[in-house]
Amino acid sequence: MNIKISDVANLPSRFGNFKVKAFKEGQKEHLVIYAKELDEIPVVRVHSECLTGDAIGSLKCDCRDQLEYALSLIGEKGGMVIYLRQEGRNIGLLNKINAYALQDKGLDTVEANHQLGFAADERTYDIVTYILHHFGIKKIKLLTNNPDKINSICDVEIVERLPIIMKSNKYNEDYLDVKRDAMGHLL
Ligand SMILES: Nc1nc2c(ncn2[C@@H]2O[C@H](COP(=O)(O)OP(=O)(O)OP(=O)(O)O)[C@@H](O)[C@H]2O)c(=O)[nH]1
Ligand SMILES: [Zn+2]
Repeated sequence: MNIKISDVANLPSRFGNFKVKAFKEGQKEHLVIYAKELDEIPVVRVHSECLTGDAIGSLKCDCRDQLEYALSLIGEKGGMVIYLRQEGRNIGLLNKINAYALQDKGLDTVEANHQLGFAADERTYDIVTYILHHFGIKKIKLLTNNPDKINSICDVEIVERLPIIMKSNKYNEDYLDVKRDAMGHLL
């Protein structure tokens, strides 16, 4: 892996005073946000980019609520958010919007991905191991409902899984049902 790593910078935010470090993997620039004192077994949230949710406040998913929950938690109690630039479960923004257009016609999230020629989830997590090793972290408490994330993060011991379940709304109910029923999320 050819990874470029930035210096550490301070990032005061509405969720707390953090440190940030960027990791450039090919064209993808990931951001690691962490509280100043990291525990030996820190709480870690691996968040996948969702421009429509994270920045625009889309109600079609639970991404922004999860991101804000995770940042508030690490702001209060310490830990790390690894913000991965894997937009749309790594099919990219343009394809995700095409998937949304198919969802407007009645397909669910998984069916829409398949119709576009993608797997339901195209993400990989090798960079997570790289980042955690970079910080000397060997054990984590992982904030997730996604068993695929638990199984895909290698060479780091996940001593505990912490759920991250957000209140649903009328626009994301079906999306959350599909995550549970078709993708095996622990919801
Ligand atoms: N292709 C596609 N991606 C989506 C859709 N809705 C949200 N996403 C992307 O899904 C990613 C978030 O992944 P999720 O599967 O919702 O949740 P997760 O982060 O894997 O699981 P948790 O750790 O439990 O939150 C982000 O990259 C979103 O952009 C959709 O309808 N289609
Ligand atoms: Zn989202």
